[in-house]
Amino acid sequence: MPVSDSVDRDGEGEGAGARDGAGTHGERPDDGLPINELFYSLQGEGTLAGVPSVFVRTSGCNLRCWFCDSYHTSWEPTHAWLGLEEILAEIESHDADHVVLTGGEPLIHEESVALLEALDDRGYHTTVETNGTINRDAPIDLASISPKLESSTPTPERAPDDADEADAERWAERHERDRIDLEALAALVEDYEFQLKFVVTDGDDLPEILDLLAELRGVADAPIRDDDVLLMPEGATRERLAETRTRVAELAMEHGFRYTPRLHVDLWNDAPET
Ligand SMILES: C[S@@+](CC[C@H](N)C(=O)[O-])C[C@H]1O[C@@H](n2cnc3c(N)ncnc32)[C@H](O)[C@@H]1O
Ligand SMILES: Nc1nc2[nH]cc(C(=O)O)c2c(=O)[nH]1
Ligand code: SF4
Ligand SMILES: [Mg+2]
Repeated sequence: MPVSDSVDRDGEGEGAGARDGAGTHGERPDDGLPINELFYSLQGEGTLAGVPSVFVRTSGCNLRCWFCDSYHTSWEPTHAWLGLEEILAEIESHDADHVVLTGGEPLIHEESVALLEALDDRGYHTTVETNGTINRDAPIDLASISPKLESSTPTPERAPDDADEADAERWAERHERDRIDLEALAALVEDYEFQLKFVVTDGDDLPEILDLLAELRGVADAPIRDDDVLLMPEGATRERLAETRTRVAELAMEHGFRYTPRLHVDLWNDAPET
C-alpha cells in the first residue's frame, strides 16, 4: 500500500513523530501508526534472509543516515495513519508467519508495542529492525539492531541529493550526537534475541565496529558472540552493491563476523514494496 502522495515535511522533528503533520493521509487514530508501506516479500537481510515475511514500515526517524534506503520515512516522511485493527487485517491478508516491523525507526512510536503484542497474541514471529538508540518493553522475537557508524553521518560532502541543504546541516550535528546510545544497545542485547547488523562501506568502518563491540561487551550483561555480528554492504541499488559487497565479504572473513547479503536488492533492485 503505497502512500507516497502524502508528504509530511518536518525538518525539525523526527518526521512522523508525535504530531499530526500537514499532508498526512487519514485521521490519526488513538492506537495508530504512520505507515509508509506494508507489503509481503522475502526477508532480504540477516540471519532470516529468504524467509517469507510481511513488512510493516513506519514513518519517522530520529536519525538521518545519508545513505538511507527509505528516504520517505526519514528525510521526507510520507505515510497514512492506520489504526491497529487495520494494520492487523492487512498483515493477516498475507499468508506468512513472520512479520518485520521496520521504518524509519519503529521504536520511536509507543504504539509499536501494542502492535507487537497483538502479533505475539496471534502467534507471529516478529523481527524489529532498529537503529539501536531506543529500547521498549515488547514481545520481540528478533531484535535486528543496526547501530550507525560515523560513516552514516550526513556531512556536506555526502548529504542525499534531494535533501534541503540547511536541513542536512542541522541533522549532521543531531545525527552525530544521537547515533550511538550504549545504554539502549545494552538493554536491547540483554532483553532480546538479537543480531548486530552493521552497514559497511569499506575497511575504514572496521576499527569503529571493533571499538563499539569492545565497549558494548564491557557494559552488557549478555554475551555478544562474533557470530551475532553481521557485516552488510552499503548499497540501495544493485550498481552500488556491486562496488561494496566483495570487500565487505572479505572483511567479514578477516574478522570472523558473518556477512549478510541484501537479497531484495539483488532480486528487485530499489523497487518500492520489496
Ligand atoms: C531503513 S532501516 C529501518 C530500521 C532502522 N531505522 C535502522 O536503521 O536499523 C532498515 C535497514 O536498512 C539498512 N540500510 C539503510 N540504508 C542502507 C543502505 N544504503 N545500504 C545498506 N543498508 C541500508 C539499515 O541499516 C537497517 O538495517
Ligand atoms: N525484502 C526486504 N528485506 C528487508 N529486511 C529489512 C528491511 C528493512 O528495510 O528494514 C527490508 C526490506 O526493505 N526489504
Ligand atoms: S536510522 Fe534507519 S531509517 Fe533512520 S535514516 Fe538511518 S537507515 Fe534510515
Ligand atoms: Mg529496506
